[in-house]
Amino acid sequence: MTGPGLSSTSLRAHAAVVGGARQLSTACHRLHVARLPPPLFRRRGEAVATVQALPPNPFLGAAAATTIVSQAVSAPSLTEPAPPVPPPASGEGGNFALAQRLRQLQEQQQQQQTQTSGQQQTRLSDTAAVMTSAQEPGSGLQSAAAAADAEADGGSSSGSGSAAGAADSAATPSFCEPETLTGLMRQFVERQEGFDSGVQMDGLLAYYRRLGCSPQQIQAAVVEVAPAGAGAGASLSAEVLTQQLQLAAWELVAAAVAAAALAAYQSRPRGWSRKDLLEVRASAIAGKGLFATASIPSGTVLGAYPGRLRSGAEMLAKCEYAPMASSYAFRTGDGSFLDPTDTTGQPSPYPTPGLFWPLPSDVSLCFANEPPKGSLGTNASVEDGSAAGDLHFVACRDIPAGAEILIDYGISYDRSNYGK
Ligand SMILES: C[S@@+](CC[C@H](N)C(=O)[O-])C[C@H]1O[C@@H](n2cnc3c(N)ncnc32)[C@H](O)[C@@H]1O
Repeated sequence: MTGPGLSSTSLRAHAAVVGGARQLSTACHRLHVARLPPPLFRRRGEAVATVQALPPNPFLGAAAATTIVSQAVSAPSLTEPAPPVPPPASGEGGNFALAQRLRQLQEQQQQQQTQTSGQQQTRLSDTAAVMTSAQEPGSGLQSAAAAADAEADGGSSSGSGSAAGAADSAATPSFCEPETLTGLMRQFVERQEGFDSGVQMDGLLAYYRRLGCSPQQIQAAVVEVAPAGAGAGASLSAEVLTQQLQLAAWELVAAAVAAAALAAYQSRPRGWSRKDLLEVRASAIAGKGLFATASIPSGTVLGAYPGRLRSGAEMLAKCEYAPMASSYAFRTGDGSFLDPTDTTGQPSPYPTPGLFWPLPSDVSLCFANEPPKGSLGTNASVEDGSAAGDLHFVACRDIPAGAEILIDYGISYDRSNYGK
């Protein structure tokens, strides 16, 4: 009946949806609909209406039991006045015929009142089996009817149509009692390999309703078969709604935190240096300088220039209130600036302004001076790194231990304060 690969039982599917689980996706729902079995409970000429009139899957949402019962109740009941039903055509089976047959059996049972409770249980079990076999292609409805006939001592159904009609107004069938109805439902659920569509459960519940079971009886059975907590009804709906809202709120918080973290990371202070080869100390050229603590071969990358990346406009704005920042800001290859200073314009491991960043940056390279007049020139070059904003200092010749690292600031650097 079901397509290949559909091996879960209806109970599992039912549990998933009743629990308000989210696992029941729209795509999954479409899958169920696409794999609808032939109509289970078929009255001639209205089979499609019986099944498809129900919502595709009323199990969505938390108050599953209530929803299920309300859907089941919405189906027309055979215990209520109904138009005469023509007998099935030759060769056409159907669960409606089976229902009719079962009512006849029920009537006989009530009239004779000779059957023991054990016999009743056998009948109920067979009813469930009938329900089960109705799911199998080819073997279903007619075989089920035959089984019911055999149970009823050989088909006294002919001519009993009026008696069946009378049974509609009789007392509630015994199999609607809580224990037996629950047992039937559980058997049906557990036997159905590939029974993973809520639509089928709709049909099952509507079927019991048609047979005369009350909404309360059906609800009780559904609650019994459903997973723990499913019977909480409306209160469960509120509970699940609250949980989902809390989850959504946490997701929003997580998204906001992630966005803030990403923004902070992108604006983080950069910069590092070979601390094993370099140190900052007083310079004879000007203020502090950067010095080699060991022999450095040509080509050695000494580090990356420190600072936060700022646009030209941002840098100009900062220099309005922190003019010294311009002495340390280094222009990158893409026209932005690396600014290693705080709001006073002095080098800082935590350059400001900027988003909070807990890790200090290494600002050693910003203390490199230029070669004074008459010196041998630079011993390190400034090169773009592989990543945006990376400016690498690279030894352009062998540097002896103790030598000051000297670079060229470029032609646009303001040197008007030199020597003052
Ligand atoms: C990036 S800072 C270098 C670190 C600086 N010496 C310090 O103590 O902060 C650049 C500043 O250093 C000074 N400086 C660097 N090289 C110099 C040189 N060859 N002659 C005079 N001053 C220099 C200038 O004041 C310049 O604006």
